[in-house]
Amino acid sequence: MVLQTIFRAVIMGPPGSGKGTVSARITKTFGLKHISSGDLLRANIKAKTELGLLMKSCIDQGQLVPDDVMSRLILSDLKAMDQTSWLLDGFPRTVSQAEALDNVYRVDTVINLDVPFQTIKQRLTSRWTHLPSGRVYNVDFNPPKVAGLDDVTGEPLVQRDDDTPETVMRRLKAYETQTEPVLEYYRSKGVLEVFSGTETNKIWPHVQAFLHKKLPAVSQ
Ligand SMILES: Nc1nc2c(ncn2[C@@H]2O[C@H](COP(=O)(O)OP(=O)(O)O)[C@@H](O)[C@H]2O)c(=O)[nH]1
Ligand SMILES: Nc1ncnc2c1ncn2[C@@H]1O[C@H](COP(=O)(O)OP(=O)(O)O)[C@@H](O)[C@H]1O
Repeated sequence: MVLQTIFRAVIMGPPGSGKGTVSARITKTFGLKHISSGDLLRANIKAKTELGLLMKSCIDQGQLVPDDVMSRLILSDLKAMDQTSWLLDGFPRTVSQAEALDNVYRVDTVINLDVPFQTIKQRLTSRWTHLPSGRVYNVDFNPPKVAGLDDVTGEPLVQRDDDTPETVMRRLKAYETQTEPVLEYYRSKGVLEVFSGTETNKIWPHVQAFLHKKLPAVSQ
């Protein structure tokens, strides 16, 4: 698979809308590099970096980490990928972050997964995550081959500290007040593409067809 032009995309949607799940499919099908802000933060927490330790309480309380911290973290990662096509997942989450990104890169397309909150609440409390890779499973939707273990590495899966019902509610609130305005920001720039539904397997074919049109240079 060869990407002939640099393509820069963002995937948005409320917590639990399937961004990680759809990103894995996009990465596999289109070869974009997946950069997840949540995975980056959790890697910092696991490695007990100064930043990770400072941010953990914010994340566990379902609040967004400060814009300057987040923008610096992501933009420094992107710097090393100047000639790489990427898919940003979880960033930007505020208008200020979107502006910081805009100052450095032109975003070609923004995929928004529009999934109702009611659907999401059930999903997150039954999400199991392989922290080192960010792979996600779900008791009902995509259970691991062996209960409690990652399919690829056989390492243990965990439930995220912020996937408790109370914290999920706080994250949804933060999404409504801080992240929804980012959709308007991208809509006004003409790059927003909305995919509505309640099941990833029904949304995915539409995302795939859309990206096939957007990425004519991809040969498979
Ligand atoms: N029941 C159900 N669960 C899903 C579906 N799509 C994703 N999930 C699960 O829902 C949870 C949240 O998905 P994830 O991709 O992590 O969402 P993100 O928070 O937006 O990155 C995970 O446990 C997924 O395995 C779906 O269509 N149905
Ligand atoms: N761009 C961001 N800005 C601020 N905080 C962020 C950002 N990305 C991730 N976080 C923090 O990490 C947490 C987990 O993010 P993420 O893994 O993307 O979860 P989900 O998609 O399930 O909401 C967020 O609730 C927030 O505290």
